[in-house]
Amino acid sequence: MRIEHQIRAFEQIFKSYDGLLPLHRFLHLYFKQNKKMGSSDRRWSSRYIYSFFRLGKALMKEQQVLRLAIADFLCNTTPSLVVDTHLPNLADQIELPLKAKLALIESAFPAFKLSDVFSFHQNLSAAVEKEDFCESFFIQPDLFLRVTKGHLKSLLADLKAHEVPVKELSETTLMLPNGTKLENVFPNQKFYQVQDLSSQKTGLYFEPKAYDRWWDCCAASGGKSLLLHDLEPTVQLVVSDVRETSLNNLDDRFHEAGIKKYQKKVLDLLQNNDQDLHDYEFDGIILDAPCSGSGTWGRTPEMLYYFDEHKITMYSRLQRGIASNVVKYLKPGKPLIYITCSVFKQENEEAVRYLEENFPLKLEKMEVIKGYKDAADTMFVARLIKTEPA
Ligand SMILES: C[S@@+](CC[C@H](N)C(=O)[O-])C[C@H]1O[C@@H](n2cnc3c(N)ncnc32)[C@H](O)[C@@H]1O
Repeated sequence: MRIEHQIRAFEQIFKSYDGLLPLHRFLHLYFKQNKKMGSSDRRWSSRYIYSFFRLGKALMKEQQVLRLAIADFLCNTTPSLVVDTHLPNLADQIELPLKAKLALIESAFPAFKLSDVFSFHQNLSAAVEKEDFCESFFIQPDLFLRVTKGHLKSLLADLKAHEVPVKELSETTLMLPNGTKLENVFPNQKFYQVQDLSSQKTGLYFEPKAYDRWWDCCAASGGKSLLLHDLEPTVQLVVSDVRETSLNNLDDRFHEAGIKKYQKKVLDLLQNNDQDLHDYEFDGIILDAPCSGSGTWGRTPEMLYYFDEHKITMYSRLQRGIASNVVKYLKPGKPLIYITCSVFKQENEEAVRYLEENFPLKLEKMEVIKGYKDAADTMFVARLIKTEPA
């Protein structure tokens, strides 16, 4: 009986969900509207629906409940009724490492292809190792903190007091299990930012100089600006975004970080903004472009199922459009830092080629930051230098 109840709950959620809202927000609303679901129902439904989407488009011809059992087997190391019932021969092997479990599934289901998990693989940037990348979807990424210099010890002490298993990656980076309730551990202090490991690594490309003037042109709530400020606190910052609400969050985060002097502008960078910007010249521009987010789908696996491939071209146009309106405000000899959280070549290396071919920019270095090897997001970063006028 309990298994039927669990499957019914999963099927109801799957039927009601259309991929438009992020799954975590949808589930929050769904559970609010379905108050009769107890905490155990909510826990199992969340585990099942997340595991189900992590299977992407693999074994699409199999029955849904069998696909759910396979997904749950691959994503978890603790028993479940769906695996016990629908994969009875494999159930006692659920604790095995992922690679061993994948081999078991491949031999039990010859139609299983790992590459079907991420069905957009023909669009991948060349540097991405397809097999490792596809495997990474069965493991939920971790939570990363960027710690203000000098505060690591006190943060570690608080985490240990709350028995949070924490890994020290560097003197400014901590790795915690996903879902850690930070507000319980640190009720009063903010000597850290939640920032993915790969996003932290993009900072290695900034190389700001003292008293430089920089523009974070797609700043949202300011993740990259805060990183830039920590690297060089004397940098004079201009931040902009098309969404005013994001910039309001930026104000709060800057306030908490003690940053008082900065200029903020609401700008649509697909338009001509000369009226606002005609006398501006920057020593560095961060273009953290709107993108497919395909490097972050380990956190939002519903996208493996619902993403429409045509959108890659849409994002690519948006990125090129924005770039063409910002390069003119960069001083010659200075860097444009182009960043995406995408694994698609069209948004990454091909965007860089477009920038080099159409603007006075020369590529200095670029990299796919392979978060899929570190239980983190995968990102792309390029540093292009504006050439002197002929
Ligand atoms: C990847 S997010 C930026 C994340 C941010 N830099 C951070 O580190 O948290 C891309 C941002 O581009 C903004 N954006 C999208 N279209 C835009 C446009 N036409 N003009 C300006 N900003 C735009 C979005 O509102 C979004 O906040």
